[in-house]
Amino acid sequence: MFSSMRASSSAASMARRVMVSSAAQTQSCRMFSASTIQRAAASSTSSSPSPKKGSNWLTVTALTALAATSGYYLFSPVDAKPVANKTVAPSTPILSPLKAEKPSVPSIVDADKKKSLEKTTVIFVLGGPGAGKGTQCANLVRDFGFIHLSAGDLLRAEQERPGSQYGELIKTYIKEGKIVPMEVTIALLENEMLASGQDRFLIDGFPRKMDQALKFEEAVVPSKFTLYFECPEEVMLKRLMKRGETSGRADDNIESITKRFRVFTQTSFPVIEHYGNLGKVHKVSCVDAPEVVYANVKMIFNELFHENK
Ligand SMILES: Nc1ncnc2c1ncn2[C@@H]1O[C@H](COP(=O)(O)OP(=O)(O)OP(=O)(O)O)[C@@H](O)[C@H]1O
Ligand SMILES: O=c1ccn([C@@H]2O[C@H](COP(=O)(O)O)[C@@H](O)[C@H]2O)c(=O)[nH]1
Repeated sequence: MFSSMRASSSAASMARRVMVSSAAQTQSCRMFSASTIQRAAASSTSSSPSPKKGSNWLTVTALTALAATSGYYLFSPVDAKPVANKTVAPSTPILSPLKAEKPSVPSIVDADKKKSLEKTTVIFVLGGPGAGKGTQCANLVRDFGFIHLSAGDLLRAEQERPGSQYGELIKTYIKEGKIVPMEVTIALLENEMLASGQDRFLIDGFPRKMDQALKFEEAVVPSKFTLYFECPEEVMLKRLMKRGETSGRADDNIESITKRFRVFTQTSFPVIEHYGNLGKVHKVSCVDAPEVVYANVKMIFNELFHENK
């Protein structure tokens, strides 16, 4: 059960300042071995009930088998099409098989990717389900020119993309409130970042797990800071149930919400604590009306980016 007391007390100890990361971008070869994908699939399912032998499990198995036979994968930015500040699913498979002779030798594509993401600013926007992350991101897009990438939206779009080999897997994970294997999510995010040609991103609802945070920062780009929207569970529950009346989301119902709260407390909140310990978290209470919340968010961004369009 999500403990807002735990969230509050831990978060209270988080430093409120931002450390602008001067760490060199340690882009490494972006190829994932069969064992990496296998481990990811295993760890993603290990904290949850074993997947039933159905399309979900078959898809994980297929992904693993494909990795085993072709050796490595390179995340491909092909055909991802950003439309204004919205994201749409790439129209080609997100994991392209690549015959790599030696995984330790970065490809030309890796070098190009590294260069194009060199000056990129990434802000992780985290908080419990229904805290209001998407609502506040829309304000920041309008006022500060960020590109908003919601990991959940990208996964839902990929789920709907005709011919997606991950559609069924994503569907099951979302309904169960479980965390989709990070290879899929990171590929979707990276594709969108590269295809946008922009350099300022709000990454909403990701990373949801420590290994995702570490892998993204190593393979894509380090985050500048995390914007954490703190909200008590009962407030989030009310908002999600209300949203569920019209959202059409398969996880805006009491069963899925309960599971999502549990995953947030047990698995995702430690990511916020991790960045808090590094002094890289800005916490904003999300309890008040949206405009009041945004006034606080805006103050932070005005200070950090010295601009107010
Ligand atoms: N400060 C607020 N006060 C009241 N309602 C809000 C507030 N912020 C957002 N909402 C409403 O609560 C619901 C959830 O907001 P939103 O979709 O922005 O949350 P989220 O954190 O992005 O959710 P999720 O994690 O499920 O994607 C929406 O219906 C939104 O209109
Ligand atoms: O990085 C991510 C983001 C999301 N998911 C899955 O999607 C749902 C919905 O996410 P929202 O942020 O609420 O839109 C989430 O419960 C996960 O099942 C994910 O796996 N990884």
